[in-house]
Amino acid sequence: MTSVRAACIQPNTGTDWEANLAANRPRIEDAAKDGAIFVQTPEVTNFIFRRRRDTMEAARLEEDDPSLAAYRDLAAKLGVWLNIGSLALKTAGDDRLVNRSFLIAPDGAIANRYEKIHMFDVDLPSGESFKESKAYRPGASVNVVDLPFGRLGMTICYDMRFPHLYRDLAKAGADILTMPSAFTAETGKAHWHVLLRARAIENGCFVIAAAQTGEHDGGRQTYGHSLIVAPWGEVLADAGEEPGWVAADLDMEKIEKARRAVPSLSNDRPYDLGRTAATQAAE
Ligand SMILES: O=C(O)CNC(=O)[C@H](CS)NC(=O)CCC(=O)C(=O)O
Repeated sequence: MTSVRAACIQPNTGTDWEANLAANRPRIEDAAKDGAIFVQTPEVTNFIFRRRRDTMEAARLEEDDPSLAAYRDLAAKLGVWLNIGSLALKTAGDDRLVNRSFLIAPDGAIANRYEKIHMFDVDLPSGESFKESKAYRPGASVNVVDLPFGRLGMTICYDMRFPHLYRDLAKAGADILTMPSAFTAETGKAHWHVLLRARAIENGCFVIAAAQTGEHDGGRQTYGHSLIVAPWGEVLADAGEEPGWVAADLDMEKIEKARRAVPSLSNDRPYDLGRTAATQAAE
């Protein structure tokens, strides 16, 4: 049985990248001490500002981002796979930022990158509004990456509302789907657990979703509840609302078991949209 201990780091990220790093370092060290070999931080691990202008000012190019360099050193020191859920980064040739996720290998090398595809451009019932695409250039590609214990599909936050993305990753052989997030408290209450459990169940995959929690700069509230979900839908870990970390053992055989019990991935079929069966019969 291949069992993999995975952890989610749950911070209350502020505006100071150094303070954010200092808060996360002992959590990552403790998770590694606890046996985790895959550790994930949430979306925008480097800093969270309410005002777009401040985020744009603080962001650096990937090669100049001091927190990325520090997390690479930490991964190498601890010998863990470290998934930095995302960093807000400048990018050459565009005024906008990128919301980019990193997979750092146990030797500190960058093993994979992903840029958030779906932009959170919404006006919430509470009156709060987000226009992520004003600050960020959306990504346009996704991949799977092979780790010693399984195949990983990396996404970010709002992506979780687009189920076809995960179906594509599962068809490409993904075993583990990652959805590091900075979910709003309002939408989190209504949708967080059900969306993450649905993505796990419908694809027969583990879901790992580290989340931001608490009140951030300018009063923005995130939902917390970093979650690790098994392919049959059980919640293996839920970090609640306090900053901290959680871990769970992923028994990789559960993937095959869930897919054997309900083979919806392989029962998937093509169909015509817009023609009724009766219309087809008359043709
Ligand atoms: O703005 C930044 O600094 C980084 N980006 C985020 O925090 C993003 C866009 S505002 N948050 C989400 O996608 C929340 C999605 C969500 O809450 C939902 O789908 O309900």
